[in-house]
Amino acid sequence: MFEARHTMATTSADNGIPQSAAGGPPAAGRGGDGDGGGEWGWFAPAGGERTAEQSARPGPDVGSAGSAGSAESAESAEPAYPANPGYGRFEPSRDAELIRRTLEEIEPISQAVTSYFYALLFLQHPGLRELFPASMDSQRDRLFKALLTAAKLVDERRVLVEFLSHLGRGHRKYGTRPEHYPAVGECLIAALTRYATRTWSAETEAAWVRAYTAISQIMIDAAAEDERRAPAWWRAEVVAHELRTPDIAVLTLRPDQPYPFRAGQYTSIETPWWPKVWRHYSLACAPRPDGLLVLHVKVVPAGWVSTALVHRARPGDVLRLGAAAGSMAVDHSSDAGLLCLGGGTGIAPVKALVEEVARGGRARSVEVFYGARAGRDLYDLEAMRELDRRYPWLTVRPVAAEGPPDGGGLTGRLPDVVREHGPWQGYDGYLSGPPGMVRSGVEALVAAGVPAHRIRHDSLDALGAAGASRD
Ligand SMILES: NC(=O)C1=CN([C@@H]2O[C@H](COP(=O)(O)OP(=O)(O)OC[C@H]3O[C@@H](n4cnc5c(N)ncnc54)[C@H](O)[C@@H]3O)[C@@H](O)[C@H]2O)C=CC1
Repeated sequence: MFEARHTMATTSADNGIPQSAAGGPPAAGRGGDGDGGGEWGWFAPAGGERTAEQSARPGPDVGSAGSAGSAESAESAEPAYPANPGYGRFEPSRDAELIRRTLEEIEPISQAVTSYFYALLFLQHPGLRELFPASMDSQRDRLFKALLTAAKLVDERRVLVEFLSHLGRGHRKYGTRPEHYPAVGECLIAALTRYATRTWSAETEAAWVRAYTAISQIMIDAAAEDERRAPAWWRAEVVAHELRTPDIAVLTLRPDQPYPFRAGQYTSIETPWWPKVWRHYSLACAPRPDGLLVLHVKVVPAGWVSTALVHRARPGDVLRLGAAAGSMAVDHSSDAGLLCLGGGTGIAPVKALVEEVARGGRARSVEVFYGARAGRDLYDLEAMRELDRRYPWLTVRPVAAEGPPDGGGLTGRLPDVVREHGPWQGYDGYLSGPPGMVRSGVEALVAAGVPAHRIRHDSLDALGAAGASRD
């Protein structure tokens, strides 16, 4: 039914998924380590967003970093869907309608559909099981989310291609090969045939086959193109590990080969203790001459990877890194000041942005609001204050919800405090932190005069829907 081709397609140069700063669909930026927001794999073994339900029960934590789509996505040409000789060209509007009907029908029974899909996949293709982590807990729901996302986007070619290209590149670290896609497609169709009995028809099946063929081809092409210029993963040795609070550690890593990224992006990490379980973490530094990388990791309750990184990892341990992603990067085409909100460990990518501006040599005003619940939770405040003293263009304001931090600062919730210090016309907004903070922070910035299209953050979709935690 499905064939895997190896062709090159036009792909975006951006690693992130475009998603609007105002929280729209991946049309303007996404965030979410989420490995995704992170990554919403069709059959991605790990990483990716975690549902609220998953967050509430013991299981792997999910990094949140989806990179938010910024308005900076650099795609110029409209990529075309690949033609499929067997089923004709994908017909977005009609096919989208049929696909949406199927999705509506299976939404209430998505758990059953997902379970059936995986049972069939591993029964018919046992060799694929080894691509997945031992526990499939974190995998549940992710397929359905990916389906929903792709289905919602079938009429938006540019966004869909960008989303899927990112997904295809991200799947390289899982060991996904082109020949795996037809197996997944066949089991997907089999699961839909079984459960979407009310809406299923020959026409609907043909629409799904066309859609899946197009989707998988875009992912395969993006992976093939990426393979020519980057490894599927990097090994990185922990060279320093500093416990800053009982549940937050700062790790310094040395990759085994140059690791390309931009300040504000995130990486995905697999530890030796939880094979095939990948989580997203924002990088807390700009690219450095010595090639070292810095991460800030906070333990997520019952989070496997975050607990291992904070309480188990030691210098000498070797982690695996996926490619950097995310588009919460400094917009160098703008002369505007940077207004940065970093909540909790969300200060990590903000610090990276400050370092990049410092190295850029072009003085731009940078205003950082660094928030936490209590002053003692501002684990990186001394370092941020040191940057404030060094750079005249930088102002760092510590903010604690429960009372002013030691050494001076502001009291309140981060978005409220920032709004009170406005107006902020003439600034670009950069936000990083818990989904609720990002959401109300965007509202506060817009109310304080920052145009919505000048605001960047990781995907609200991913951060919110997934209850994502980057840590
Ligand atoms: N790129 C990104 O967006 C990144 C996001 N994160 C996320 O940041 C979070 C950090 O967690 P913690 O350190 O425990 O932060 P936290 O829960 O201590 O909150 C940090 C700040 O956000 C504010 N805040 C929290 N919830 C809010 C809400 N609903 N509305 C308005 N303000 C709110 C708090 O007042 C505080 O100032 C994690 O969820 C992590 O996944 C971490 C790194 C990067």
